[in-house]
Amino acid sequence: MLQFTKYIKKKIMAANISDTDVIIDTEGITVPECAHGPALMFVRYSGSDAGRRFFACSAFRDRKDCSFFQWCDEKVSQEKLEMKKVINKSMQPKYSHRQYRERFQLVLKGIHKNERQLCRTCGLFLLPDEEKEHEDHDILNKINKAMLKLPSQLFTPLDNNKTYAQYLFSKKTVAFVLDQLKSLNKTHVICLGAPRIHEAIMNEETGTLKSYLLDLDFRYMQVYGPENFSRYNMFNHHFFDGERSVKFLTKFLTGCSHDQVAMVFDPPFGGMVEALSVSIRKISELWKSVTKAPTDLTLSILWFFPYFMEKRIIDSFKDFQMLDYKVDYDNHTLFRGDVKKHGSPVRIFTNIHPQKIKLSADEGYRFCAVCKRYSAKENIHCDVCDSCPTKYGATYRHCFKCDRCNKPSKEHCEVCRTCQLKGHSCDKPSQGCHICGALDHKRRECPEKGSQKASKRKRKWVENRSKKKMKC
Ligand SMILES: C[S@@+](CC[C@H](N)C(=O)[O-])C[C@H]1O[C@@H](n2cnc3c(N)ncnc32)[C@H](O)[C@@H]1O
Ligand SMILES: [Zn+2]
Ligand SMILES: [Zn+2]
Ligand SMILES: [Zn+2]
Ligand SMILES: [Zn+2]
Ligand SMILES: [Zn+2]
Ligand SMILES: [Zn+2]
Repeated sequence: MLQFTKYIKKKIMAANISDTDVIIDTEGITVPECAHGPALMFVRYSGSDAGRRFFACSAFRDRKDCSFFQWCDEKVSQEKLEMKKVINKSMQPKYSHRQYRERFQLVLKGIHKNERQLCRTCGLFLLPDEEKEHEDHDILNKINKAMLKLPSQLFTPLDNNKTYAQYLFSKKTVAFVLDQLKSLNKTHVICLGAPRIHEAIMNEETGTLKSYLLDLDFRYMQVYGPENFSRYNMFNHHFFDGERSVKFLTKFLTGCSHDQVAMVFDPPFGGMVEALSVSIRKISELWKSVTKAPTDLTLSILWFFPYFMEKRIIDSFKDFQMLDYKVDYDNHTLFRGDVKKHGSPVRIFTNIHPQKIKLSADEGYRFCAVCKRYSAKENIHCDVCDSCPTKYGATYRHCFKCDRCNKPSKEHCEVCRTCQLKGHSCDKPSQGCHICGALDHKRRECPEKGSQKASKRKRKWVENRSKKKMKC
C-alpha cells in the first residue's frame, strides 16, 4: 500500500510538474469552449510537437472523459465547429437548474417517503413514471426527508481522479472545519468543491453560518436552489448559468462584512494549481468588490491539498501557510495504508494566521511558542531551521550540508548535493527544472528559458552528475 501511495503522489505531482505547462495569459486569443466552458491553453515541451500550443478541456484530465482537443494554430472547419456544438450540448446535464428544482419539489412534496427513489447510476431523483427507464440501474428506495438533507451520502461519489475526484470529508473533519469557522467569527462560507461542508452548514440548527456551494457536480442542482448553489468550473472560473449565477453569489455576499466571509476549497488533487489560482483570485475580487474590503486584504481561505504540493501553492500564494492538521476522508482508500501509519497526507493551506487555528491537544497537537502555531506531535521544533519542519511521517532530521531538515529515511548524497533516499539513482532528477536541472525552480521560472544554450547546459549537467556518480 505504501508503494501504491507513492505512485499516487507521483501522479499528482506529475500533473503539476510535467512536460506540459498551462498558459494562463490568453489575451487577444479566441479561446474555444468544450462542454465545461472555455478550454485551457497548454504547451508541451517534449516529443515531435514540442513547443506547439493546444487547447484542451480544463475540467477533465483524460480525453476519454472529455475528448475536446484543438491545436491553437489549427483552422477549424465550419462542419467541425457544428459537430463540436452538438457534442458540447450532448454532454450537458439533462435538465436546467430550474427544471431540476421543479422535479425535486415534486419528489419532495408529491411522493410518499416509501415511494421515493433515487437512481444512483444517473444521480437523479425519479418521478413516478420514470422507473422503467432506469430498470437496470442502481436504485435507492425509501428516501425520507432526513436522508434528503444529506445528499452527499445519497449520491455515489464520483471518485475518478481525472474528473470529479470526489473524496468526501469524514464527520470529524467536517466538525473541525465548522468549529474553526465559528471561532473565527465567520458567517458566510463559499464552499468551492466542498459539498459536505456546505451540507453540514445547511443542516446547522443554530444557523450562525450560511453557505454557498460552487461545484461541477450537476446532481446538486436538484437539492439546492440558485441562492445556495451554482454549477461552476474551478479551473476556468466558468459559471454554467453565467451572469445569473454571479448575481446570486453577489446577493449571498451582500450585506456582510468582509471579515465574516471565508472560502473552503477542496479541489481534485491532480488539477493544475496555476489554473486554480486564477479562479481563486477572481472569486476574491468579487468578494472584495461586494463587501468593499480594503484593497490590501485578502479573502480568508482554507485550501485542502496534499502536503507535497506545498511549494506549488506557496509559489502562487506567498501569504499561505500549511497547517499540521491531518485531513480525514471517508472514501480516500488510496491513502489508507499510509494513513494508518503516519496520518493523512492532506493538509490545510491558509492565509489565516495559524495561531488562530487551534489544533486539539487530545489528538497530539501542541502549540509551538517559537513558530506561533500548532504543530503535530512528531513535528519537533528545529533550532537550526528555526521552525517546526516535519511535513509527513517521522520527525525530520537536520542536515548541515543541505542546511535544512529532511525526512529521516534520506541521507546526504554528495553527487546530488541534496539528501536522497538510499539506493536512489543520481542521474535521474525526479523534480526540478526540465531546462537546466536546478531543483529550486520550475521550467517556467528558468533563467535559461528560451536560450539555445539551455539544452546543451542540461546535457552537460546530466553528464557531470553521471561522472560524479561513477567517482562516488
Ligand atoms: C476532493 S473532492 C472534495 C469534497 C470535499 N472533501 C467534501 O467532502 O465536501 C473535489 C470536489 O470538487 C468537485 N469538482 C471536481 N472538479 C471540479 C471542477 N472542475 N470545478 C468545480 N468543482 C469540481 C467535485 O465534484 C468534488 O465535490
Ligand atoms: Zn471538457
Ligand atoms: Zn438511471
Ligand atoms: Zn516550531
Ligand atoms: Zn533543521
Ligand atoms: Zn543533505
Ligand atoms: Zn545522488
